[in-house]
Amino acid sequence: MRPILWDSRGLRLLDQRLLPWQEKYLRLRTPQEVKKAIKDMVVRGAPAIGITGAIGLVLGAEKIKARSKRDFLAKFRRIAESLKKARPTAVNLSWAIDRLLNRAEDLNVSLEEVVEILRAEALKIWEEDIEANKAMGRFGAKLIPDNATVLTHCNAGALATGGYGTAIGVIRAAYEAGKNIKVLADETRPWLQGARLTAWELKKVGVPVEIIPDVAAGSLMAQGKVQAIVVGADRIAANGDVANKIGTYSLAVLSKENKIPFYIAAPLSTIDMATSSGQDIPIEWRDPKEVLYCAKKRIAPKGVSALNPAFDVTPSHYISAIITEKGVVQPPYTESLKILFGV
Ligand SMILES: CSC[C@H]1O[C@H](OP(=O)(O)O)[C@H](O)[C@@H]1O
Repeated sequence: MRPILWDSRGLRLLDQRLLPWQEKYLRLRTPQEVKKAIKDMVVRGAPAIGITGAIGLVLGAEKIKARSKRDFLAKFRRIAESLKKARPTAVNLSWAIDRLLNRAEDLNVSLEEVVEILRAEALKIWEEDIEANKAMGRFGAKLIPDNATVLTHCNAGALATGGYGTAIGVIRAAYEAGKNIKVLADETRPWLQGARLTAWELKKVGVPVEIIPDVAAGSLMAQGKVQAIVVGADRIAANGDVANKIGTYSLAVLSKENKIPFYIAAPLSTIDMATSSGQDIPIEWRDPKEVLYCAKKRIAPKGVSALNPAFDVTPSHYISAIITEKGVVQPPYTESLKILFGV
């Protein structure tokens, strides 16, 4: 399951809007096409859009005609700032783009060399993400009890990352370690990442999975049918508050009520120490049509609109632990994240 392909044939993205019905790759040639693909959720998931944004920036750098390094950097920065605007909540997009911006600015090399170095940096971001996913899997799998039913929300799998998964990476690692687990996947209205993407991924790797309506999660927890919850993240603030797919906050409150451990799995590239708390995380509001239509059919009466916040914020006191590639981070998060980042 590779959401992103980048080779001599250029950049191709698995069009996640068509899954599970059709596996089709779209070819993209310019940063403008990449920005639109991220905004339209051809590719989605915090690390995956960070990696794709970085590649889009390299595609732009390859086409810059510059009279000098200064001229190159001015044009490069404009492309970078435009790409950052594709989607506001996942910090990985700006993190990856800033990493290439910083790399370009600290280089005293020829223009030909700088593009090659940026290409290598984008690949490094991608490779690091896959390694981080697998490390998170190793650490997180230890938290999943044998014979557990694990609930997850949205899709934080190979399709949302460099190619293995954060929350789904923990689930895969627990399964591959021989634990007899099964998964309940929230369908995750309105975009249905759980029903369409998580179920598709877990079926492919053989992990037993059942889809549930988002609204069924609470009563299943109350009936003792869930032993752990693991979800991804789009941005983690310095105090441990977490922005993730809409519906995560409700799950977190219900997990506390039912005394079920609630884990976040996310790489360090999703932790934003410059954002002090969840109230400062920008939340993306998407087109109400995503709520009003399902499978291209209008499900609501004409003249009735909808609200479509794509993310919500879970306060850190609902979070049992944050699983990262450097280990499992325990509360109090303000202190433990400072230690993790050495600040
Ligand atoms: C591993 S990050 C996955 C994260 O991104 C998803 O949002 P979207 O599908 O809108 O990009 C969701 O919040 C997942 O937890």
